[in-house]
Amino acid sequence: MSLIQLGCIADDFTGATDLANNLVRAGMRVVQVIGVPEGPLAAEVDAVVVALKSRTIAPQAAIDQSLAALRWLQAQGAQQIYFKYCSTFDSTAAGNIGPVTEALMDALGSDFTIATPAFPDNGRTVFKGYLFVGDVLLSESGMKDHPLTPMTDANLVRVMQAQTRRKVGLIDHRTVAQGDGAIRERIAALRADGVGVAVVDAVSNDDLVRLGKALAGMPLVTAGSGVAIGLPANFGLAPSSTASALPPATGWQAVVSGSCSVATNQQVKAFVEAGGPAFAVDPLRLMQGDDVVTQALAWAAPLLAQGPVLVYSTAEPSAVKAVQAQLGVDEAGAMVERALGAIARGLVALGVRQLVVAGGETSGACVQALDITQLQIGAQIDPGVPWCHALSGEVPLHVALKSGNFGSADFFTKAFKALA
Ligand SMILES: Nc1ncnc2c1ncn2[C@@H]1O[C@H](COP(=O)(O)OP(=O)(O)OP(=O)(O)O)[C@@H](O)[C@H]1O
Ligand SMILES: O=C(O)[C@@H](O)C(=O)CO
Repeated sequence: MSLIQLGCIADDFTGATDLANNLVRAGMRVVQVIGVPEGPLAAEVDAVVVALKSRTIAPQAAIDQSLAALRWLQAQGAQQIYFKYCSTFDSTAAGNIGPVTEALMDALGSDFTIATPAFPDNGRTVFKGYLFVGDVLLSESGMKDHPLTPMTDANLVRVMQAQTRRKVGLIDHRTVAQGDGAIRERIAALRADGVGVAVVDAVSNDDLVRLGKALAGMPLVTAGSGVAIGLPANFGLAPSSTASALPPATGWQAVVSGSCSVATNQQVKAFVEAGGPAFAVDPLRLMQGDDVVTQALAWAAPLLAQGPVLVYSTAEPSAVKAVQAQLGVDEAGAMVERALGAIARGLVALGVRQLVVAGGETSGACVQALDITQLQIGAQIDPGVPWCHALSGEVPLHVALKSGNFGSADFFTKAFKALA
């Protein structure tokens, strides 16, 4: 068994492929595993991303799963641990970013780590501790209406401080602009001041590369996927395209979308307006016990030979709120996820071999329903979204797990063109 350099724990499945994508592009050989594997890793790689579905579960469950992932990664020789959360810092009021960070620090015997969701390639920048999504503050972005993790405060020092007992500080843009030496000095000063977690400003990839250098040797890094662009160099690795080759794609094409984020709403709209065949899953019909899964599959079966089909529950915030008022937030989410997972499984049984899934929780449900345990990371379709190759049981499958707010408006057609 070869030893890995970087061991990563991602709190959702799309986030995991996003991170793996940035590591691959920066020169690391990466494998993404779904959940904590039972045995040692067979493949020879530089980094492993353990994909959990821990973003919105109870904090103690998220801690337990993350610690189990940590123990497994340590057993594979990981020299540095990377806790990946969302570039929009998605968390419930109770956590889980703070509690998991704290538990990982305790387990690693580490008294200091950083926190930054900055991902400039996707418009996520942190300035004076405030997170911007595109041109607006996080709290003014579509994230304020997220079905599970509405984000109403853009000040990450405040958000993080509310989730952890450790003192939270800031490494601001002036320090980051001065390079890794200045960042290290600031870290030393913050540590001396009793700060355990520092939010870090970053508004460009250059900032992230400077930050990456300063993080060499830090036992735990917590971040979105952006920081990953600067870490492989610390292990002597350089960007290469060879790490991303996948086997040729076969079979029919489909999209399953349970994301209600702004970008996904636009992508669904663009696909439908371009005449793409689309089936809407109505949560209220699911609640009434209608067999929507069978109906969706019966609808899709005769269409697959003609090109990609879309099955979606994606809806605007007002419609999502109306459903949640009737079902409760958790039950609405879980019920839709179960249905979309079963539809993904049914589509693969019908011969779909190229599957795009939109939404982190939705991807978790679909990947689990398809019994996928490991993903090989391929080329990027749009920033943060690569094609991946997996086995669903014995069936080889190309999957792209699209984070809710990632991808251009034509993503649902562009993705398949990229595989052709
Ligand atoms: N029409 C709907 N009404 C209520 N809830 C819905 C509806 N459609 C989907 N959901 C639920 O909303 C949640 C969407 O979360 P998901 O993580 O899949 O998407 P996202 O948040 O946009 O993606 P990401 O986490 O990658 O940013 C899921 O739990 C899903 O089941
Ligand atoms: O960081 C992001 O925005 C994504 O990888 C993600 O985690 C969405 O769920």
